[in-house]
Amino acid sequence: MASEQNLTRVNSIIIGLEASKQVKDDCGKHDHVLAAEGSSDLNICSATKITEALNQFRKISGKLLRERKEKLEGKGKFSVQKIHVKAAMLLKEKRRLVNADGKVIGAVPGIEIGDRFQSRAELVIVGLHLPFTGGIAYTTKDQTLIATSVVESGQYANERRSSDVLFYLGQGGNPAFGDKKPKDQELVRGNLALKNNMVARIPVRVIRRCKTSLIFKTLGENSGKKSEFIYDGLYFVTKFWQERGEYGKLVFKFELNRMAGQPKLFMGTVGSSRTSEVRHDHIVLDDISWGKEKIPLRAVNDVDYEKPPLFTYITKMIYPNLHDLSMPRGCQCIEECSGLERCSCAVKNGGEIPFDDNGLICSQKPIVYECGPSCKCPPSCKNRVSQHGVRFQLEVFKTESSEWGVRSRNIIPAGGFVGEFIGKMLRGMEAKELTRYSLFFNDIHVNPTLKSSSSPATHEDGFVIDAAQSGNLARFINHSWSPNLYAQYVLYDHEDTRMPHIMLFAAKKIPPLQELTCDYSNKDNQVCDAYRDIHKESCYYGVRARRETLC
Ligand SMILES: C[S@@+](CC[C@H](N)C(=O)[O-])C[C@H]1O[C@@H](n2cnc3c(N)ncnc32)[C@H](O)[C@@H]1O
Repeated sequence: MASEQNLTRVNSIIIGLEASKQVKDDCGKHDHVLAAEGSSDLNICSATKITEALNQFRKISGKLLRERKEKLEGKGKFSVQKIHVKAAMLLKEKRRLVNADGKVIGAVPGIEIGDRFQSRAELVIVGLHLPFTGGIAYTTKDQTLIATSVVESGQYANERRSSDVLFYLGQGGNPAFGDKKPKDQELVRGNLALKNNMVARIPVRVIRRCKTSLIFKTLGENSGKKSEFIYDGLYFVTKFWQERGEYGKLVFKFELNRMAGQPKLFMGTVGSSRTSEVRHDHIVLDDISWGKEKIPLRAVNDVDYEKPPLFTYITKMIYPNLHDLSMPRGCQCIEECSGLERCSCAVKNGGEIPFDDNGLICSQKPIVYECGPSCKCPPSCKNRVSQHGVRFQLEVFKTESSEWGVRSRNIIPAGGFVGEFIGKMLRGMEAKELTRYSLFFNDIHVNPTLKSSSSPATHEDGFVIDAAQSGNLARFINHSWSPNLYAQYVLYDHEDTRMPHIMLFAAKKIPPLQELTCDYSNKDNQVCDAYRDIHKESCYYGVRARRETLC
């Protein structure tokens, strides 16, 4: 039985590696080649590029913002928008922008309806809408101007008739925006482009700005009400006309109708108000990590407004009775490690670095060996991914069943690192009671002696991570039979393979606000099944599932 399971797993790892190599090779191709080939990899590759570009942008603009604040020493004002533009330009120079020439008409590969962005600059970075300020983006196709996207910013007299119908105000002639005196709008530039879309029946992307009560502290900004930009999908221009605008001058109005068959965009209030309000998230706690994670992890409860139960938030495993953990011999690489050179960590990983340049895990292995504190390589080494803490805007939220769960406000690409299951590591014998926050593991991968054991093992044979009193965000992750996360055993700061770090990675691309789930059942593991039979509850946390897609 055990050897059959092993064989299946080995096969799936090999298949996974092959798939990963193929997708990686294809990612080197240009998007338009993949599109022409009708490749399903296009979205995976594009989503990866988008996440990478956004991460770079947030890093650069965060640094520029901090520098500017330090320079001003809290006195004087500065324009965040200008800093965003500067960061975007730096990325443009490095050719890291997606759809940089703005030629994509229709959906941008890798971006899905409901994807959220924190600023206008981020829309530029991901190629959704190229002008930093203008509402209508357009390009030239067969010598005709064609609109590619519009932003419904809430600043102008646009009107929502329903969630599917938008009356969009044309551009130009507005005294508040550059021109000194109001004047009639002309059928040129964006206005002409929208008319051409109507004639040629070419759809245009619509992005909606929404006020939220989100708290973005990641860039060192003050908390409070913010705007988000949400991709709403494709619309057809069905009508246009002229009317008198608020300054008494002629303006163009365009009727935009949402293309049928697209997923609905979830927004609470959609009305005629100038700025739509997204579903009101009732934030009950700004940061459940109390400043211990780099990004605040808020708790949202729209069900009964209660706070999550108290526990001690920790960011490192506690090993109370295990003093004999020895540090591994680290690699001697002076530069970044690579699978091609003689990096001892890469050798332990079968001669490869299991992460790609975007920090996405590329292969599923019994154990991944990351570089660690005893390695000579720099902290930025590509083989250190899961030891740097939370990277996505994760939040705890009250689910409909009134239990707490976890979700992300960002897209998480397949293979993205989500978090470690952290708690107190106990020998199984010491764990008198398993609670709903106990994870126990005793896997044949990491404990070969179990292979020969005839009786089903219990948690006492292995180790338990107890997150009841002290733990991190992962203690709130719920079970699903079709999970979007999987657990990968990782070693980097000790070499005891019996108690690896339990690192959770995205098994597939996860859209914003989708609940993050693991398969607790640990199908391959008799230990968990045996425990469930006794306790009639799948409340323990034996996490293992397979990757569906690879980076
Ligand atoms: C690790 S905790 C997850 C966080 C938990 N929901 C909470 O509110 O603290 C595990 C417990 O959550 C509950 N749970 C997890 N997945 C569930 C699911 N799919 N349906 C119902 N309850 C679930 C079970 O009670 C389980 O014992």
